[in-house]
Amino acid sequence: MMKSQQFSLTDRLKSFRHACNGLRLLLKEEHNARIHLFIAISVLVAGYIFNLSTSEWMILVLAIGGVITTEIMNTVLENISDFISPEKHATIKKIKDLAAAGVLISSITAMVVGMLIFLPKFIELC
Ligand SMILES: Nc1ncnc2c1ncn2[C@@H]1O[C@H](COP(=O)(O)OP(=O)(O)OP(=O)(O)O)[C@@H](O)[C@H]1O
Repeated sequence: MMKSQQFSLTDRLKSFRHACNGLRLLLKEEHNARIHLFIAISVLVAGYIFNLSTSEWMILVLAIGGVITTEIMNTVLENISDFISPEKHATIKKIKDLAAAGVLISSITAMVVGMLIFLPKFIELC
């Protein structure tokens, strides 16, 4: 839809509300997203307990943001796919599998980042 070129704070707030609604839908409809959120919160608590450095926090937050973002993109593609082709189709399978691969890669990346940050600290505790 064509929009007016003028900056409008109300429109920006509306966009923000829509994005928040997207997050609400994600947590309501996607069980994997709930699991990822639970893991993210646990890791953030662990980061607080282990008193991470600023650079460790930066990498960790980027890794968590990456997982949540790919999870959202995966959900977007699943919804578009189901809308345009509710019946089985080889191309839809390819699209959904590729989107799921994106989540897998970002999750593995975050896991490796988490291990690199926390494993030495755990070993130090032992
Ligand atoms: N319309 C379709 N045509 C062909 N294959 C499909 C179709 N829908 C789903 N699939 C296959 O089933 C898999 C699971 O798809 P589905 O839409 O159920 O995702 P999901 O199980 O809800 O994924 P997640 O739980 O990870 O969000 C896809 O990755 C794809 O391989």
